[in-house]
Amino acid sequence: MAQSKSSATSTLTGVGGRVAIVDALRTPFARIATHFREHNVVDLGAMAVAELAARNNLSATDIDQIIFGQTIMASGTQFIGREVALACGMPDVDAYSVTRACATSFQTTANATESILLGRADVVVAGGADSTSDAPIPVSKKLAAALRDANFAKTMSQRVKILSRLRPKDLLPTAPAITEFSTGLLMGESAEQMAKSWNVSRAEQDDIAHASHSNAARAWAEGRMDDFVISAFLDDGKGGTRPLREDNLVRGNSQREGYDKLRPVFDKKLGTVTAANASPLTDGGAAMVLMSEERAKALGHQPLAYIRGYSFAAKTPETDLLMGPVLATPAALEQAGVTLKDLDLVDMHEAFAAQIACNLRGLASRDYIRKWTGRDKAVGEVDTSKLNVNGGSIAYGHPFGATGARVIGQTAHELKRRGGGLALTTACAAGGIGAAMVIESA
Ligand SMILES: CC(=O)SCCNC(=O)CCNC(=O)[C@H](O)C(C)(C)COP(=O)(O)OP(=O)(O)OC[C@H]1O[C@@H](n2cnc3c(N)ncnc32)[C@H](O)[C@@H]1OP(=O)(O)O
Repeated sequence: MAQSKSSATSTLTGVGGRVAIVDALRTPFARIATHFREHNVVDLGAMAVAELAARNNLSATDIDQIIFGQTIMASGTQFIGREVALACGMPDVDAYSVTRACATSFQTTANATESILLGRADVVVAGGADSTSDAPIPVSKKLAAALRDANFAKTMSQRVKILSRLRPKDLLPTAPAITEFSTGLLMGESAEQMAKSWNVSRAEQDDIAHASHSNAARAWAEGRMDDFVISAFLDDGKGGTRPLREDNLVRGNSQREGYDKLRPVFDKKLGTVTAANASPLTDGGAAMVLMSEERAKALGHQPLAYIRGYSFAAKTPETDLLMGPVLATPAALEQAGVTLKDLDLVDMHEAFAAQIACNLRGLASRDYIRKWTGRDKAVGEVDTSKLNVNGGSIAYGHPFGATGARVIGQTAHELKRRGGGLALTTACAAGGIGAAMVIESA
């Protein structure tokens, strides 16, 4: 493959040159309550960061900062950036946490990029993790209020009086749900609304999901995940550990007929979103090490890719919640000085197959781009042979905080494997947010 088709060189340069993605990796991704059921989010992040440091001969003194994110705030692990640094034995490394829903590790990567461009850091670890298995199980509002009041009660009789007001039904836990706070809608309900508004059929969604699994299975079979997915070490129950090497959500034997049999989940009567064409609940972590071009050269690293432009954008969440990639992409392409035609790869986070179909329609729609970005030109029709070539979140899963680093890192490895090229990576997120980042091969 030829080098990046655009003749323009990156405008995204700072005091140390461009920003290099020197390495990227992730843990295997596991379905909720399976391999990582005993691990919390810090474990998952630390697995990725510790291996990243070891693989790149980075000691704590080499790393200026760790920027990490999570979206599920499990008890006691809210400060994941710092907790990961400590868990990796790097108490002297400055660290902080960022959250931006499903675009969280797009943001940690952007923050790392900005620190490097400004010359405030030369080596930054960015990434994210989430454990859906360790999500807090909410209790009823009545139980929460009673426990709070009982905790602050002065006497035992006051405590007993408060707790005696509870009824058996108040004691039942509430199932955790992925709900948009401002609208009260489940993400899957928003995907249903989008499928209906943009006329996305069930068959189109199932084709996208089947392609995701087929591409992911092929990527694994061809060794394309070998440098990206690390082994995780799990308790073997005998006082030792056993290695976990592979994801457990990718369906190597994905059969298109199998998709037709599933019933819709979020609109049981008229819906089209099923367990097969939605991203599943997942545990995992991902991390990248970014360096200034000068520092990467000085340390003798051959980067995977360079960051060429990025953007974040937002829209009202009431309808079309997951259209963020359409809003963020134009500015990212502009900053990178390229157009859709220049791209060799497009990697778009698959929250739902319906969202992918709607995002592709939006990118091709001049009216939609004009309405939401004020620009007068559509981004264009994405060539689907360049889209998610190694599979996406429907197949791999979607540990929310890790997904951005998974998408960017997977694409950076693919550019390196191809020996050249230019790629758009993008994700939708809760709140009507979108992230887009253009990377070029090193
Ligand atoms: C910005 C954003 O990213 S927003 C997105 C945020 N994420 C979400 O909202 C998560 C959405 N996903 C979910 O909530 C869950 O995955 C659900 C509710 C859709 C499905 O959950 P579950 O019912 O637990 O899924 P599960 O994996 O058990 O699959 C259900 C069935 O479908 C089958 N199935 C799943 N995928 C496939 C497939 N590709 N082909 C054939 N069958 C399949 C399973 O085998 C299972 O069959 P069984 O009941 O006979 O065992």
